[in-house]
Parts: sequence; structure tokens; C-alpha cells
Amino acid sequence: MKILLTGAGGQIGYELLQCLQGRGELLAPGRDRLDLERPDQLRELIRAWRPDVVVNAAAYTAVDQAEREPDAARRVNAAAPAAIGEAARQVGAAVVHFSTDYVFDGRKLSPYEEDDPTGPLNVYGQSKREGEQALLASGARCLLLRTSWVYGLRGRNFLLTVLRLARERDSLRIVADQYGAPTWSRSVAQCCARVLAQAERASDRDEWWALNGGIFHMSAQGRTSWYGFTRSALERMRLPRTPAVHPIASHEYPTPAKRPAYSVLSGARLEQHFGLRMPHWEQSLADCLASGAPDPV
Ligand SMILES: NC(=O)C1=CN([C@@H]2O[C@H](COP(=O)(O)OP(=O)(O)OC[C@H]3O[C@@H](n4cnc5c(N)ncnc54)[C@H](OP(=O)(O)O)[C@@H]3O)[C@@H](O)[C@H]2O)C=CC1
Ligand SMILES: Cc1cn([C@H]2C[C@H](O)[C@@H](COP(=O)(O)OP(=O)(O)O[C@H]3O[C@@H](C)C(=O)[C@@H](O)[C@H]3O)O2)c(=O)[nH]c1=O
Ligand SMILES: [Mg+2]
Repeated sequence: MKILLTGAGGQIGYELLQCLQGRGELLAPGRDRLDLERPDQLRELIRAWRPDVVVNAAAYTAVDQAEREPDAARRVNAAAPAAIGEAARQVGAAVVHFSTDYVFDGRKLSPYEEDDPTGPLNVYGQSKREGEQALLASGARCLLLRTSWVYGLRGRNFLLTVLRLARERDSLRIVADQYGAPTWSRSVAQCCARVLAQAERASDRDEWWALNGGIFHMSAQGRTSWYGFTRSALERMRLPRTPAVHPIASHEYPTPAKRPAYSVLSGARLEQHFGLRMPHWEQSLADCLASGAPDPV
């Protein structure tokens, strides 16, 4: 299987690079060779290399910054997926794309299903929703994997931010009224690789994609708040000096982008369709912290 992977330097992309290596031909050009803000480059590469699958793990993920740069966020999160979908359809490639819990407005009180209406509260979520719609409309065979609150020991994420702040400060103030499921980048990559392995084993790949395409939620089991996640991480870290952690309301931590109060995603469809279950967030957090020392920040 020929796989074109974008965003291999990012949290999920890096883990995918590890999982997919040795699985046929893998091309993972950096931003210097493939700029998602250049749809012409995307189309040319897909038409020339003719991958079987394009895995798009690149995105504009700076949630607050997107409020100031809506056009840049849209170019990367909406226009690029549209170009990928168009070129993929032309060469018969399938597309695996990632999306986010931030497409929802957070007013539900039980886990979001794939078909629940979206209602993004911020520019990032809106641009990601536009990317989903563009791919679904492109006519390419595609799999849209929505995940949430991604962290790991490398890259930019809430876990590494909090571990840095814990070393610098005597006390932390963390929002306790936003609920979601923190998800380890590696668990997303492994689950995604398992789905791709099922596609590869299918006797009729066109039929497999026709039957199995669409939107799937792929985030950790369970739920917590950013405050609960912080407490759990710091307890597990056993730092020589652990700061006090104070729960606060969202309005006490003003940010340019509004975030959903509740964005837990149901894993039922993933399990029904593929027989796959993501690990519980606390198990993954323990595994992640045991997997090595965080990159210096
Ligand atoms: N992070 C999270 O909490 C969540 C993420 N997601 C989704 O998962 C996917 C992966 O996210 P994650 O791994 O966290 O993302 P990261 O921010 O860690 O990585 C994004 C990658 O995209 C690359 N990239 C950004 N802009 C361009 C561009 N113009 N051209 C080429 N490459 C570009 C970055 O390159 P460079 O390193 O050069 O900047 C980086 O390698 C995204 O679709 C995201 O929306 C979904 C839910 C939660
Ligand atoms: C650093 C910090 C943040 N917070 C709050 C702010 C915010 O409400 C919440 C999370 O902050 P962050 O900015 O780290 O996380 P955020 O950028 O909102 O993370 C999101 O990223 C995108 C890409 C996604 O797709 C989402 O699933 C989600 O993971 O924590 C505190 O309360 N105290 C603090 O000290
Ligand atoms: Mg952020």
C-alpha cells in the first residue's frame, strides 16, 4: 500500500510515522516540500505519486491564534482538505483525515455521536468542520477520525504546558467546568493503523471503503475536566515539589477562543464497525508517562 502522510512532525503524525513504517511505501514530506497552504503542490504531488491512501495529519491547531488568523486556519484546515479530496478522487486514492471534538457546541450532556449536529464555538472548530464537509463532498473515499484533547511527550499540548508550569509556579489555576477525554497521540495512531490494516486485508478494497467510509469518533474512554486531567498527571509524576492546583470556572481564565463545556465523544460506532476500543484516558496517561521522559520545553 502506498501511503502519503502529511504533518509527520506533529503529535499524531509523528506517532503515525512510527506505526506505519514498513507497511509498504510511505512518503512523509515535511512542510518545506509540501505546504498545505499551497493547494497546487498538494494536487501535483497526489497526481504524480498516486498514493493508495492519503493520511492527512497536518492542521492549523493553535486554537486561540486562529481567532486572529481565520484565513490561515481556513487555508490549512478547510481549503487543503478540499484539494486533497479532489486530487484523491481523481487518482482513486482514499483519504484518512483527522478532526476534532471542537466541531460541537458542548451543550449536550451525554457523549456525542457522529451524526449529532455540529455547532463550533470558535474559528478553529469552524475551519475543521469546513474541512470535514469539503472532504465528504469531494467524492473521494474517506475516513474522518474525530479525536479530542490530544497530548503526548512531544509537541505542543496541555500536558507538557502543565508540567512546565508545575516546575515554574507554586500554584496552578485550571478550568474545571470543561469536560472531555484527554487522548494520547500514540493511541490514536495505533488505532488508525489498525483500521488501515483492516482496509489493506480486504479482498475488495473499493467495496471496503464504500462500506466503511465516513465519520468515526476516536478518543479515549471516560471523561474528565482539564482540572481533573492536571491532578491526575501531577499525582502520577511525583515531582519533588508539587504545586497546589485550584479549580476555576472558564470565565476566570479568559481566552480569545471560546471552548465547549462538554465534548466527550462516543466510541460506539468505532467498536461496532471495526471492533476497536480506545483505552481509558487514565490508563493511557499512565502508559504515556511511563513511556519516557518528556521532551525538554
Ligand atoms: N491537538 C489536539 O488536541 C487535537 C487535534 N486534532 C486533530 O488531529 C490532527 C493532528 O493534530 P496534532 O497532531 O495535535 O497537530 P500538531 O499541531 O501537533 O501538528 C500539526 C502538523 O501539521 C503541520 N502543518 C501545519 N501547517 C502546515 C502547512 N501549511 N503545511 C504543511 N504542514 C503543516 C505542522 O508542521 P510544523 O511542525 O512545521 O508546524 C505539524 O507537523 C489535526 O487534524 C487536528 O485538528 C483533533 C482533536 C484534538
Ligand atoms: C495553561 C492553562 C490552560 N487552562 C485552560 C484554558 C483552556 O480552557 C483549557 C485547555 O487549554 P489549551 O489551550 O491547552 O487547550 P486547547 O488548545 O483548547 O486544546 C484543544 O486543541 C485543539 C487542537 C483540539 O482539537 C481540542 O481537542 C483541544 O485539545 O485549559 C487553564 O485553566 N489554566 C492554565 O494554566
Ligand atoms: Mg492551545
